[in-house]
Amino acid sequence: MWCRRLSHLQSRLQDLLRGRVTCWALQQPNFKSLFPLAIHWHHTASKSLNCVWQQHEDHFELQYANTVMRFNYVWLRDHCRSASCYNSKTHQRSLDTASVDLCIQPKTIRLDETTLFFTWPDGHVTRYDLDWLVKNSYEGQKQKVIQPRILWNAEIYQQAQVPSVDFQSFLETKEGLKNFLQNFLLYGIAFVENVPPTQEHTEKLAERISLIRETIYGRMWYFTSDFSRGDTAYTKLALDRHTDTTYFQEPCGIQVFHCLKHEGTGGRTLLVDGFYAAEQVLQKAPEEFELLSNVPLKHEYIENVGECHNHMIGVGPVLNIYPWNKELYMIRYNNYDRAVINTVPYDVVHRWYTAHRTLTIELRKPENEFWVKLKPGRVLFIDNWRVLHGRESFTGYRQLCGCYLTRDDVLNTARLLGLQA
Ligand SMILES: C[N+](C)(C)CCCC[C@H](N)C(=O)O
Ligand SMILES: O=C(O)CCC(=O)C(=O)O
Ligand SMILES: [Fe+2]
Repeated sequence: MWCRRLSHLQSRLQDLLRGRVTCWALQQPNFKSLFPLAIHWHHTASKSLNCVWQQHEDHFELQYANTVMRFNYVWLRDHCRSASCYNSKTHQRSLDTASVDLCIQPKTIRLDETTLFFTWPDGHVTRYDLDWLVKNSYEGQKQKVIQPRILWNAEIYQQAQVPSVDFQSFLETKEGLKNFLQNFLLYGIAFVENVPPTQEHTEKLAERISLIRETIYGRMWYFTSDFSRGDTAYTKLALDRHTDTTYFQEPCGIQVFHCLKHEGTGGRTLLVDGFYAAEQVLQKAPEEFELLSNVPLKHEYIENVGECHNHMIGVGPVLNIYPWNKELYMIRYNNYDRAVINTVPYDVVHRWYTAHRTLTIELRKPENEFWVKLKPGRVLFIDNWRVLHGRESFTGYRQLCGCYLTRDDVLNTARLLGLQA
């Protein structure tokens, strides 16, 4: 049955049902189709509230705040926020979802002001505020992004004149930290200036926003071109753009770089916004974007140097998107560490290489490259799920220190400062 809340019309309900009254609602084009014969009307005090709902056999349909929403009844029972179903102190569900009849239907549905009341067959009452439902519905989420971002090429980034944050203000003020994180979330890179060029101070910075993610490279790492590890990073060679630790099931979320010393030439750092490049692929060849986001691949790290013995394998597509809103959240791109492709059927392999080429062409466009020379005192944070890094070959002695951060903890800090993350 359809129910419509029109406060000033309730007294004329009978007339209305007999078709004798015209009112503003009837002038709306689809109004008539909303009226099967058996109708339940409910009073509302608010005239401005424009809410229509219908109780279907297997779901509840709600139109409110310009959104058409459909709710499953098990879902509506499961998300009950009553004291016996949900602990509002711990924000945890107490209800045992497995005890809910999968064919449950409400006995009655009633709207009072802005609250919907569902009475279930056992008499239990669940209440939902209309705004809560809009905010938490699939249809509401679908229109939103989880993480607002500004995609960039070199020109966009340079024109934005994103300010760096000073070491002192980063460590000691909430504003400094918040500005830094806001820029980091928007652009996927951010700098802190005037940092004493030591590993200890770099560690302090990292700890201000996150837990440090310890990996096979250690907690804080410190590296030169001594080939102490079985990886090209530990040489003087150029490194093409890539994301790190693609061979982890969960690649490291953030990378921190601090160049402590360089006596020589070259060694500039290359940064490329992987999401900007992926967006170009989506515009130019959506089917290739889709392939890159659907085809899972392995990346692999095999090391047998000195005491270091490691074999890591990570599986996942190059582009990772949220299925409900198609938002990109992670790019895994490392041509050095990509393993043998044996997870892709013969007839898809060639199309995958074509799509990978399209993405690579975008990633390699000079206008998408942002080059920067890291210097002692200037610490760079990179979103390793979004921005690719690389480096120019170099001569001389070069010392880099840094660490990886756990993504969850960086986002946690950002949310606690009121940022959307
Ligand atoms: C940063 N640090 C020198 C510790 C690690 C280098 C890891 C390099 C690896 N090929 C990758 O891309 O994951
Ligand atoms: O040496 C550099 O600038 C970066 C090397 C690199 O890609 C890494 O350590 O992850
Ligand atoms: Fe790297």
